[in-house]
Amino acid sequence: MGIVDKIQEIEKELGRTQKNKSTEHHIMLLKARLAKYKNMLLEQDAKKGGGGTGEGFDVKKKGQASVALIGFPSVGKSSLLTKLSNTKSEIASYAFTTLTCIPTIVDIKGAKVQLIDMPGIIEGACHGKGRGKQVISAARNCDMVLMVVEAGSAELQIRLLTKELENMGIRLNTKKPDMTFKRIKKGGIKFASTCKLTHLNQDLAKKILHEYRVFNAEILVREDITLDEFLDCVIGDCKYMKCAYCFNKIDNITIEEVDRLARLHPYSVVCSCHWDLNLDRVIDKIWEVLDFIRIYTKRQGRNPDLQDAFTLRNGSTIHQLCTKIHHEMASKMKIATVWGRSAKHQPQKVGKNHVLMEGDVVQIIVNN
Ligand SMILES: Nc1nc2c(ncn2[C@@H]2O[C@H](COP(=O)(O)OP(=O)(O)OP(=O)(O)O)[C@@H](O)[C@H]2O)c(=O)[nH]1
Ligand SMILES: [K+]
Ligand SMILES: [Mg+2]
Repeated sequence: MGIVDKIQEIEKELGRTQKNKSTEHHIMLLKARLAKYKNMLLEQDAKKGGGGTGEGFDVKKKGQASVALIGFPSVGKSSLLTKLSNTKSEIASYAFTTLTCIPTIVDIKGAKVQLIDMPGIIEGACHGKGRGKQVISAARNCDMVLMVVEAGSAELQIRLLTKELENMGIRLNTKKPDMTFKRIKKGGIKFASTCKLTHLNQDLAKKILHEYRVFNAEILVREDITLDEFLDCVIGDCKYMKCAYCFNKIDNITIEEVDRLARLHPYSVVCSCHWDLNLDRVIDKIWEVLDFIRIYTKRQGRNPDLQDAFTLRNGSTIHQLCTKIHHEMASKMKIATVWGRSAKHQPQKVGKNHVLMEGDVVQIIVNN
């Protein structure tokens, strides 16, 4: 029996098994086994070269961030890219019009952001259907996903696509579970937690790890993680990505439905490429989800340079700004002066660990 068959069999059994107190343990072990086989499948493909990038999928990263447009065929990914940028990506009513990755650069609030149009993916993509695997691998290299779905069947499409991405180790809009997992040479499984755990205990952790043939490891869990999160850490190959949901073709649905979809998720945005409706909001949403801040710099005795901003992730420090300016700047810096929202008084003298905020102006003073 092949790995795919085994996966299907376990999935079937999971579907058959009723969830209750007495089957809880069994379900958890089945899930552990399932994750193991899925991981084996990915490794197998990676060896064959099927999991990596392929012809037309090697996109050179450009700009400060990259956004992967992911969706089923003919939902309007290429239409959207064409509307949002100067790049023309082929548009047609038949599925699989786009067969390679089409990158373009758009200017968002002064930052260069790379949008990548991708071929449509279909159910079973993660098992190698269509070019789904290559598409998802290419998406993994991006900074965020823009999931494009048809407004008429939004929830179903989101559910199916999320599952395809999950099967390829991509976790959307969730943060990395707070636990450490370290393999050691001997000593057995050492399990500790800093809080009350309601899904996991030492005994269960041991059993799961034995499934993976891990007999010696140190585990420290710092939050009440679920079994799935535990497995993600053990497999260790998950990518945690932000995702915005774009509901296209709202010209096909009622205004009540539009209103409902717009509120479905904090990262939702509704639009219509045909009616040119709300397209600027799609750009705003990408910016919001990327969570960037713009920082301006100033030379001594001069006005700040408000034309050219440095784009950094929210929460970045002076140190990170320095490395953006010049590779030696961080080591040369003596002190920095900050004007703006992050400064306690105007201006404030700060060190490298000072956390910046949107719109700050910074002057770096270097050692001579
Ligand atoms: N009604 C309506 N149709 C749209 C809208 N946007 C795109 N379409 C149509 O949907 C069809 C598919 O558009 P594409 O942009 O090729 O879709 P795609 O997602 O890139 O498709 P693939 O590359 O095949 O995966 C075309 O006939 C478009 O004209 C929209 O807002 N409303
Ligand atoms: K199409
Ligand atoms: Mg297309």
